[in-house]
Amino acid sequence: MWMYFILILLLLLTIHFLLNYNYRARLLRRIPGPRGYFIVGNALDVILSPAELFALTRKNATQWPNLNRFWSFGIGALNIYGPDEIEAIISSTQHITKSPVYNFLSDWLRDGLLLSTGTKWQKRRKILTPAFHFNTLKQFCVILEENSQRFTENLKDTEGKSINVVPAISEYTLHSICETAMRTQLGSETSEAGRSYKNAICELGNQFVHRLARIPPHNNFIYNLFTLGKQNEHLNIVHSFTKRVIKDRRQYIRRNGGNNFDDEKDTQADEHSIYFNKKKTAMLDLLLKAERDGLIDEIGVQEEIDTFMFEGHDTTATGLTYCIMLIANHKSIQDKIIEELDEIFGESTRAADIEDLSKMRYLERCIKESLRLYPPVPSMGRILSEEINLNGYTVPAGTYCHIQIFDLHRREDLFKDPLVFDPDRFLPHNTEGRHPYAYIPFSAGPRNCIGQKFAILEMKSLLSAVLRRYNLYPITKPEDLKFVLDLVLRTTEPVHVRFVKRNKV
Ligand code: HEM
Repeated sequence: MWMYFILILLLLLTIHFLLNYNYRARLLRRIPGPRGYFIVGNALDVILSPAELFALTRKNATQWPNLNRFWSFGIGALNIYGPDEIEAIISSTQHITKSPVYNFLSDWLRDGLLLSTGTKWQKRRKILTPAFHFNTLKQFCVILEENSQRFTENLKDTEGKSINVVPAISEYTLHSICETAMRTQLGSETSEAGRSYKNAICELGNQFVHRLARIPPHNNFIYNLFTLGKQNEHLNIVHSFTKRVIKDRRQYIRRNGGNNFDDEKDTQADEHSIYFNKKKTAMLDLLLKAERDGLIDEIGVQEEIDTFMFEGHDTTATGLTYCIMLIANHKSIQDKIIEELDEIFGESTRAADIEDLSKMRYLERCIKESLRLYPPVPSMGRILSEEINLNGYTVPAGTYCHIQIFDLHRREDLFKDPLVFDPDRFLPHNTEGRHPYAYIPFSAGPRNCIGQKFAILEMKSLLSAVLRRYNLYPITKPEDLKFVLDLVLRTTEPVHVRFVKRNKV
């Protein structure tokens, strides 16, 4: 009996020693962080609800300066919120591989721009960069304005009442990215496929959140068993839709002589096709041209369209939600935005064009300040490809580095009175001397957000369309918000605002 006990004890001690005293573990344990336990290290610390996990990450960021460490079963992870430490990682072309947290998305987005790495990522980035050049954005602006006008039309039905802005805004951004990336209208009377696609995207998003917060369904195979293949069902809908859109477009180009990527004759496209073109399509055509030139294959085209549909809608919807909530809660700031809009448009009700949007300097500062306080992507992850030195500590290769944008943006030493919503922080003279990595809502360095100009344009388009017609009144207050751990910054409760028609319109 005693013999067994001693043997088991020896076995446990050996496991503990092997897991927690190897070269990597010794290096990582020098970095400050929560105390680890016998064998399991910090594993028990994270068995929490998504809201508790979010709160714990914030608490740890106030306890240890610049970075803290998590260690468990051979996995080393750092939470990093010091601007120098962040710069060392994201400005480098070495550490461009994403952390394994992103693997939940791999069945859907595969090797699209967000998840790919190495030369594949470099090639794709080169192909897609022109999709966000000024002339392309100018075309997108027309589509965004049409959608923004539709959004304000729909507000009529709920005028004066408290509404949860999250679903309405998500619908707006999903339609906008779909119409700009694929020139495909979702949910129109003729497009049953479009409606199913939209629902499947929402379901995949929900499932992602579900998996992120729970340990057992992390493995794709096990998760599918648990959910009786529900995820695969949604993936099939999404992939068949994007496949069909691409096929239709390819056929259209072939019918028109094989070289009509940017041809304005698109107006004659078959209206019964799910690829319903009125104007040229920059992003998809760009990819098909690259395919013709042998730079990307058929699967690659689809991976990118799937990636842009995902990255391009939830992020901007989140940014818009908090910005609307903040503007509703700050009457004097709202009045200043309206003054700027009145100066640009006077009594006119015409749609804004790209020049109008570029004149909205104060609105842009409000958006930037809102993205500081509520960064839609609150954290992002890399895996170190080689050993580096951070804050005087040697960090071994293979460590997951989670850049905590949320904590960085709320550092008192970088932003005085960090919880105050003050758009003037972004006046040129107030940004002088600020650390270049103090403000990174769109990340920075080689893997920064490719869609950031599009995002700002979209946010300006919707906010200006709304504020030209409505005054916003607060229901949800900043202090009511309780966040959860997720890919984008979500709250436990809906975000409510009241829209009341302005007298002049
Ligand atoms: C307010 C809105 C947005 C915010 C805050 C945002 C933020 C970010 C951040 C922080 C990253 C880096 C992620 C990481 O390294 O893991 C990123 C990457 C990316 N974003 Fe955005 N994004 C926004 C809108 C958009 C839009 C509208 C698009 C597409 C039209 C887009 C497409 C992408 C893509 C494809 C990447 C991956 C880039 C690469 O790795 O080369 N994003 N975004």
